[in-house]
Amino acid sequence: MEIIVLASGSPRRKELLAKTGLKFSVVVSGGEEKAETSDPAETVEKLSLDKASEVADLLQAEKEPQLIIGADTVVACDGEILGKPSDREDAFRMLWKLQGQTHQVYTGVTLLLKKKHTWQAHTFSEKTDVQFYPVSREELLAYIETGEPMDKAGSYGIQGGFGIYVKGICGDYNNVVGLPVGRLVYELKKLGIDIRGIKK
Ligand SMILES: Cc1cn([C@H]2C[C@H](O)[C@@H](COP(=O)(O)OP(=O)(O)OP(=O)(O)O)O2)c(=O)[nH]c1=O
Repeated sequence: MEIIVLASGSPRRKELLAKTGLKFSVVVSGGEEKAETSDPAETVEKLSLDKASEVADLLQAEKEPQLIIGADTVVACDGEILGKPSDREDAFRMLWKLQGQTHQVYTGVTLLLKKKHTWQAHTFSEKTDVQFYPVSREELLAYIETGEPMDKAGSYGIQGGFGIYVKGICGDYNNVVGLPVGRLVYELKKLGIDIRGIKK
């Protein structure tokens, strides 16, 4: 067990956190994702806290870790919060809504820091605007056929096959892919943690 644990099964988050050069272990929280709010920022912040806290409970007997990182991503469009699709029809419904429009991607992050044997939570969220060109029914169906939408918020991967329909983006690209690493490093700095001091 490393002193840093990423509480996420997302391969994208693992890749993005690895860019910092930090060494970390991955422990996945298996719990149900539920947030009783219609505000996307509040939603992802709460879910990121739930994921990090669940992993803290799982690892309570371990001396390490000292820092647990949880994250959650949703898409917000016209007042609706879009998570992962339940099936292909749901994926089509989401993509049909998103094509030709601008929507927001929110990722919430919780840093759980161990201070004198108790966990202190530091939670924040980041928003990125994404605009898509109009996309036809046939193009959407062909994309859904690839299976790529099924494990992604809003049913698309900007880093994958749906990237060809992006007209513009305002904000952090990494935030759309699932982890705003720039903000994460900045927030750690604000907490007095310089990643250069803990890389090895
Ligand atoms: C919008 C968008 C989302 N996504 C992904 C990021 C997240 O992995 C996923 C949203 O689901 P999440 O529930 O945030 O995360 P997860 O289930 O993949 O992993 P875990 O709960 O274990 O942390 O959608 C992309 O990869 N590309 C995109 O363009």
